[in-house]
Amino acid sequence: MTTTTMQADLSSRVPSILPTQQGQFWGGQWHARAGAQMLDSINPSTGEVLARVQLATTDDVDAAVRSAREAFPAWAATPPLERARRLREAAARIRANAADLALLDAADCGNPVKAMLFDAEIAATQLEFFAGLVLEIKGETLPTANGSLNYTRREPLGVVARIFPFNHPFMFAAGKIAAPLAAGNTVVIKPPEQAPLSTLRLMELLADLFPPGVLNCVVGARDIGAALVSHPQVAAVGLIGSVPAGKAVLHGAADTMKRTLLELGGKNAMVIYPDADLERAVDGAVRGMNFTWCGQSCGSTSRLFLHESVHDRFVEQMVALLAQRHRPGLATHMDTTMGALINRTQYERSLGFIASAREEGARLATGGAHPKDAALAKGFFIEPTVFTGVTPAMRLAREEVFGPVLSVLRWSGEDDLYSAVNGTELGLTASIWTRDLVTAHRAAARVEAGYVWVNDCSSHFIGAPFGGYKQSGLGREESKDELFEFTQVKNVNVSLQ
Ligand SMILES: NC(=O)C1=CN([C@@H]2O[C@H](COP(=O)(O)OP(=O)(O)OC[C@H]3O[C@@H](n4cnc5c(N)ncnc54)[C@H](O)[C@@H]3O)[C@@H](O)[C@H]2O)C=CC1
Ligand SMILES: O=Cc1ccc(S(=O)(=O)O)cc1
Repeated sequence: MTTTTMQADLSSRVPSILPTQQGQFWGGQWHARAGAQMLDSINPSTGEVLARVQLATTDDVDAAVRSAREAFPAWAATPPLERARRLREAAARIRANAADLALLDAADCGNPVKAMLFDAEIAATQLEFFAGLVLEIKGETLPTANGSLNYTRREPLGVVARIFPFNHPFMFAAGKIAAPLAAGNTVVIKPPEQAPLSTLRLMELLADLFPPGVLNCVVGARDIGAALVSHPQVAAVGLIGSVPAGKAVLHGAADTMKRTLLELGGKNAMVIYPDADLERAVDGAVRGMNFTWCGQSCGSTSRLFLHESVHDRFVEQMVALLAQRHRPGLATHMDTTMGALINRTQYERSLGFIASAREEGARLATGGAHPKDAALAKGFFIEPTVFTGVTPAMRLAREEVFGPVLSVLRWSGEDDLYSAVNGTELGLTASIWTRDLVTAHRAAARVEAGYVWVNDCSSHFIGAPFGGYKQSGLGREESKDELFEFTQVKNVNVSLQ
């Protein structure tokens, strides 16, 4: 290894930034169990065990929920601006530790360290955003026939469970506590079993910031998630995850009639019209796939619909840009622009999609295999992959890969285009590229998706409601809507006679 690469690869620093606490966090304390079942957290870039953490039991879930329930009345009664102050302090602590948190996530989830710096910043911004909204948790007065005073109050729900996936572990851990806590709920979070370390570090950083029981964490897989969902003292569940997990949460929440907020998968379309600014659109097609995190993003525009008049030129330019911009590398290396898939299962799943696309007659334009670089041999790497000649009936066009595989579909008429674009049960994001304003608004109205970009892609805008149509989810996040998801409305009528 040369001196330059040694300096740029930060892997030697990782052991010094691992969380030091073991066990679950509730009631303001760590609870380690002798003989607890352990979870190996694997570094996706190397396939090696990075750390071993204790798995929660259902008794831990029960204890964490009970402590959250006990802490609820006092937290709900805490003055809103005091709740906001603590959320802002959480944001400040995150910013002060951003570089280490980004490196920890890179080592644990395989996304490039440089990109993960944005995740820490986004989480801090979300905490500040919801801190700024606490005085918006207000009601209205209504006119009545008899002149009584009729008003509404927005009250917190109680204990909120937040369950999230591995693609942005820290951003979700820190960002998704903000809305429920701001609204006066207490929270139990469950990090992804594939990458739990940055959440444990977050708990260490915030352990003394909230009163005991306000913020709690249990580590485990879907059984622990399911135990949270069915717990009678959990009032609401916010899940970010797959469609099957969303359905399981709906079933599990039914018995106790819990509020659910579901941010699920996507098989999102990008549509290129013949009049699009091709250079910008090519850049957009590459960005929209989020190759940086191997396409592992619910918002990835993984179905690219190219008008036949621009198809060949577009593909040629996009493949060239992709080769220039994204080459898989160690996630802990500062120069890396594309990391590793989270684990062997997801790696093999993506390779399975690549094999089925070939079998179904799609043409491989680039990628399709593990990179040849010997330093990457043991990691879960796949080259950025593009298939052309994909048709709506192919498995690759229908199912979410959650991997670095882009499908290119050719279109000529708008009616057929939108029946293909909307011919899926998912509807999270969509991206439209045209210079014509009328076309742009017509297309935005026609796509069945909850978050639409025109001449843009990928970006999230704090304050703008993010969420899915159809089976991509229920409810909206990253906005006032997310705050209100964790409140309930009470109407009060005061007789003035
Ligand atoms: N809409 C959005 O904002 C986002 C959605 N996702 C979706 O997440 C998925 C990728 O993550 P995966 O790990 O494959 O998802 P997953 O659904 O298997 O797991 C996500 C989380 O849910 C938990 N979980 C799984 N089954 C559960 C159950 N029955 N009850 C309670 N908890 C359960 C897991 O332990 C994990 O913490 C993709 O489908 C992706 O589109 C990812 C990022 C953002
Ligand atoms: O800004 C919030 C944000 C950014 C990215 C994603 S994902 O990559 O689509 O999961 C989610 C939220």
